[in-house]
Amino acid sequence: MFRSFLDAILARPDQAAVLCLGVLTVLFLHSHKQRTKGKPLPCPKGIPVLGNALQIQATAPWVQMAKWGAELGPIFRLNLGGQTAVVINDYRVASDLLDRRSSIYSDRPRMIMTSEIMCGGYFLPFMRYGNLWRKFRKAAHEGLSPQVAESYLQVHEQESAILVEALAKQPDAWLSHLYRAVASSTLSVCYGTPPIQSYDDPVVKDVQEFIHRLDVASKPGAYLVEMFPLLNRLPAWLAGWKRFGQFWHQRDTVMFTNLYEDAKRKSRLDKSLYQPSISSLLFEKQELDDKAAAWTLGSLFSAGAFTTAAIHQVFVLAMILHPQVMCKAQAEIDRVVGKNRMPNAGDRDKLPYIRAVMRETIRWRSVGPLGIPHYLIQDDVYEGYHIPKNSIVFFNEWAMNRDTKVYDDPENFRPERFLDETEQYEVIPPFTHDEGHTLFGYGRRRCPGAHVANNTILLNLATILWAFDIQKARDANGELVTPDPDKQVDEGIVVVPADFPASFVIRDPDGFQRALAQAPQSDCIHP
Ligand code: HEM
Repeated sequence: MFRSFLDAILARPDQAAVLCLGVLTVLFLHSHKQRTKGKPLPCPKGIPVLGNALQIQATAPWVQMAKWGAELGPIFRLNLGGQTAVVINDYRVASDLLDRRSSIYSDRPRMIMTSEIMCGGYFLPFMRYGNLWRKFRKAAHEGLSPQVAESYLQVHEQESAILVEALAKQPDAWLSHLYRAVASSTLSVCYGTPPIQSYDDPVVKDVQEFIHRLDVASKPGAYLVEMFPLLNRLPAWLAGWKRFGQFWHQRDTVMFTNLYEDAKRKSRLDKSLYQPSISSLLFEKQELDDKAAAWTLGSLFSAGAFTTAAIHQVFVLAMILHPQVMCKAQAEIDRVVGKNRMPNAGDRDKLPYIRAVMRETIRWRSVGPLGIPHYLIQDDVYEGYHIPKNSIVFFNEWAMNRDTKVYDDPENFRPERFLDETEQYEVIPPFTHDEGHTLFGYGRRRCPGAHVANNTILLNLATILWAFDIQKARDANGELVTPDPDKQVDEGIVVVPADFPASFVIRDPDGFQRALAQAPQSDCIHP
């Protein structure tokens, strides 16, 4: 029978082609129906046309999204004047969609002013999902993989030693010392540079201003062109905002190119200056042209330095407010490391309580409460709900970190929640990438710098606790100042605690001097 069917097809190929086309159309329509069937996600009641657009609070929208989630469920939608935004408040749902269905959830929403004009489409965190992103991402991954991250440990150890020395000399300037240390080690990882001397280093200032410009420009409503993309067709001479964006794109390209060329020149001139870094890998591989290489490194440095530093700031806040946790952490360090040397990378596995303090710091006050939004490129159905193509997808890290199904008493700072009863073994909630949080995001867009960030943070936290008691500082009247943990400054994607004073008191001056004498040396001069 099969034979006669085949003969019939061979005899009339035109009819066979029509038949195949028909079958394919039916299959396509069926799969499309499968993907689009399902009920709409729940949505808070809005107003006609604008939907929920005017209901989104300008400050801390993640808190309001958590409240909506409590009424509507772990995943719901918002109508932002016709644009669908999906909000996920639950680790499991986020992982189901953003990790497991990463092939369709890994785009970014279009950002005309920031991504396309100010960055010329070259800023990796805002890039659309496609070939250019794949090239940049590959380079980032090669320079930041868990194995390669181990080759930067010496840089982190050296920076931790410089940090505590600076804190001992100028404890009042603790915040700029923290930011200097993190900026410096991120610069070394990216460009192979020696430690920078102060947080006022011109390179750091330029990159900080670049990030600030992006933050301001990406605030909702900052540029009408985001709502009315047709405006992008205006010539630059008629659109001041376009000239502004193009001007900064050129300036920032020059800035990132100079950094890249400088690293290239130095490593060629003097091999003794060579340090493992992402730039050295890029020179070796030659897979990216100079502009792409310069922007890849610039993207990595700007995405990594300030986020990592923000976590250190939360840590200082947590230690001031929870001295009993600090004492317990110091007892572990004294047991494992002793008084006469500083902690080093080899101690990481022997410090379960310090690792729990780090996780709890990240969970307790999320520095990236809404992460960077993803964008769905295909209709999807999840647990009976239809999620339309072209939805912007937010994961609400702030809400997930406070989910009472996962964490009891979430407002409390309690590192023990990440340990078993012996306090030797880790207990990590499911769907959190073995981290106990999902601060580094999801799927194919997950932060490529997570391993480097974890190493930097763990070594700095352990070294600071080894060296100092962190305490409340006194104000001008001699009164102890208790910082408010709920006062925060929203800097766009990153949220940091509002400024507060802190006091760093050396625990053991003799041991400190002995350890400093053995620490990896640098000729860094402190501010
Ligand atoms: C504690 C510090 C850090 C935090 C909280 C953080 C957080 C994030 C988050 C939430 C994302 C978006 C993930 C997603 O869309 O699902 C991201 C992306 C990214 N991060 Fe990090 N990050 C940190 C450190 C670093 C470091 C040290 C580097 C590099 C040296 C880095 C480079 C990047 C880059 C290039 C992206 C864009 C990836 C892409 O869009 O494909 N980050 N990061």
